[in-house]
Amino acid sequence: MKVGIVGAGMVGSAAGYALALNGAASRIAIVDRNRDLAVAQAQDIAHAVPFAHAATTVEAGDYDVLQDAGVVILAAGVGQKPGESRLDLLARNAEVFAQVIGAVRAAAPQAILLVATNPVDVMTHVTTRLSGLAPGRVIGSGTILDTARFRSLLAGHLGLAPHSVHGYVLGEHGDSEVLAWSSARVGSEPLASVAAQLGAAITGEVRARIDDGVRRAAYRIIAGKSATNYGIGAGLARIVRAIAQDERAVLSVSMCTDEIAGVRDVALSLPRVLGAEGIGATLVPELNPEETAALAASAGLLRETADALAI
Ligand SMILES: NC(=O)C1=CN([C@@H]2O[C@H](COP(=O)(O)OP(=O)(O)OC[C@H]3O[C@@H](n4cnc5c(N)ncnc54)[C@H](O)[C@@H]3O)[C@@H](O)[C@H]2O)C=CC1
Ligand SMILES: CC(=O)C(=O)O
Repeated sequence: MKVGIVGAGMVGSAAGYALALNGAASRIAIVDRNRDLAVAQAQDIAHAVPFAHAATTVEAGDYDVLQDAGVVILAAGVGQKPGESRLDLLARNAEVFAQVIGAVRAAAPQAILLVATNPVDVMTHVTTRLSGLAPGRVIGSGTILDTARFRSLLAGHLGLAPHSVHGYVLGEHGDSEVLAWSSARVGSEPLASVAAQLGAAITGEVRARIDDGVRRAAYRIIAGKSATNYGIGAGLARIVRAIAQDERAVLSVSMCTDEIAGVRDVALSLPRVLGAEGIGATLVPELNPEETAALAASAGLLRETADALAI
């Protein structure tokens, strides 16, 4: 499958690199308003291909280079500076998408759109409206990254591989996100039972440390290197693989949702089934009352933010 990337900065280039390594794309086409940057990133990524499993071709150009793409990743726009939240970026990035989405749709009308630009949930809502596509064909990377951070930190505490730790982060990809502790499992066993067997109890202190590690990760990494890119690049490549290989994989991603926790018409992350047609189904998780209230608050915040943009 051909994959387009609009926005050749830290996130777009990391996604292209991860795609070249995971082999999910047969062709990668990169567009940026800074054409020289797009060309340079395409060349650099192409030079990784001889070390990868598949002979992916990588090119750059104007929007017409996206023709025949099955998925277009949207990573154009500004990122957070130290002290800014993701929601602070909305007005600037909504303006960028007002320029980008029409051009992408004209060049690749059949493509599924995969949004990375922040605030990713509201930008997913904006993209759904601007594109006119069905909600399941506009996917926000949402909490795929936060879920990876959650699993990684829990696995570190337990001394296990993150692949064996199952648990989702729900709601906003941002400050109001909800770590679904009550449904977290290791293998097929409840988290608390495994933690007790391993002598690594999930105390209040451990829970608070992991919550902070997930919720504040972006702020810490941005303070150290001005951006985050490798985690999200790998997450975007994982989503593309699920689509390209029609996997029906369950991943926590964002999409416009009719109703959740009493909030109507809001884009946010839940575990969703991903395959060739985009998002095929949503799995509404069982949550405890505290988590349900937190999800309602997160959804309400995102709905209010979308209201402010009149979407
Ligand atoms: N969803 C997630 O989990 C994550 C999202 N992000 C978000 O991804 C976005 C991109 O971040 P970075 O790559 O670090 O930024 P960056 O500044 O490195 O790259 C952004 C690129 O967008 C391009 N661009 C801006 N306006 C454009 C337009 N109208 N048309 C075409 N290209 C345009 C710029 O030339 C630049 O190359 C930010 O909004 C950031 O917050 C970042 C990390 C994780
Ligand atoms: C920047 C961002 O959204 C993240 O790393 O989570």
